[in-house]
Amino acid sequence: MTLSARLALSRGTFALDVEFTVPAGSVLALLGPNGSGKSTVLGSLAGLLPVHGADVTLAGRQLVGPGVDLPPHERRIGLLSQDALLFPHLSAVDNVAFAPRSAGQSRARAREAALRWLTEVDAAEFAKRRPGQLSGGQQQRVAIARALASSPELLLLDEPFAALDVDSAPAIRGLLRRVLREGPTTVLVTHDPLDALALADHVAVLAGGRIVERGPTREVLGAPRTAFTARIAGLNLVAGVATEDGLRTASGEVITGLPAPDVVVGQAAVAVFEPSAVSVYPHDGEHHGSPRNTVEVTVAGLEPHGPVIRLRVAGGPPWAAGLSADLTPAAVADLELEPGSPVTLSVKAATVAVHPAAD
Ligand SMILES: Nc1ncnc2c1ncn2[C@@H]1O[C@H](COP(=O)(O)OP(=O)(O)OP(=O)(O)O)[C@@H](O)[C@H]1O
Repeated sequence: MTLSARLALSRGTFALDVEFTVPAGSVLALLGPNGSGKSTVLGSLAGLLPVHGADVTLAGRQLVGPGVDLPPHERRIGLLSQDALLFPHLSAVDNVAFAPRSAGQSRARAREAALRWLTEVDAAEFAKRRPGQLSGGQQQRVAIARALASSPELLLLDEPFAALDVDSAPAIRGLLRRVLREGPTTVLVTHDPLDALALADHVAVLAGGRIVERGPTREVLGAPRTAFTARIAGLNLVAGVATEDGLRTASGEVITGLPAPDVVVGQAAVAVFEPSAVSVYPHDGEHHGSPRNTVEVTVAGLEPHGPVIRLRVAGGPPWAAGLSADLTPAAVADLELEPGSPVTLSVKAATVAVHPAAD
């Protein structure tokens, strides 16, 4: 079910011109600033926007090309947006059964398939409720089941967690991660680097209608090459293998943190923390108290970063390369920091989020 797309179109003064391939069964995250064209890409793939000079093939079928422009319902594409957009007058199970019914399945078989999908997304208990009787998170589960019940060859996810509260978003993210493992080829639009890290094999960063960075998710977000990616990724990220309470890096150091519920011990994981969560001490300084990760490094550089000074490190073990810490100008003065100063970095375990890395 490989997706191969070349899209060109204009919307007023905005021009989109992109080309990308999403290998069968994998997830591509589209990142980019507001107005960079992410939704336009999804709309073009779904057949909701006219495109010119475009060529889109999905699983070898031409969706758009010379003389071809399949209507949306013939593209075998599922779309999930930030709002669940369920039919308000239908129960959860009837919402999910709608797609198989439309595809010509009998009422009984469509209902059976719908119940299977509702079970898959842990929503079977809501089967008989209407959307108005469900929370936002529960509605989104039903919407995921509905999108998958249509057996799409391509799934388009448009900010699927944006409308959810902070309590339900991680559970839905975990759920999507699970269903996408065996799921269809997927294009995900998100503003959140954690979504990309948790779900996407590859990312493409859009700016002004063009792809400016692309590659495996961790490579792109771990080593940003544009200001946008550096800002959205504005995070320290250490890759390794999940342990009970954090992860172990390739060179054997242990990073202690707070594993997300879907982290599996022994599998690839990333520890993510803000530069502002990193405290800086002289080598012989005191840094006791709550559980912390500490590492001895050397100051590579100090540069203004908004109201704070961003310290970048050199030296230390391999995983510490490129870490950054934000300090107040007063702290930089008090510690007499300058390039070459030896320092100890300390990161409270409670500020380190450990997430599964994309498979
Ligand atoms: N109906 C329209 N007519 C003309 N221009 C449009 C229309 N819709 C969007 N645009 C323009 O197309 C460009 C890309 O918009 P798009 O919604 O794809 O960006 P986006 O990356 O999804 O942004 P956001 O993150 O804010 O959702 C923008 O410059 C926008 O102004």
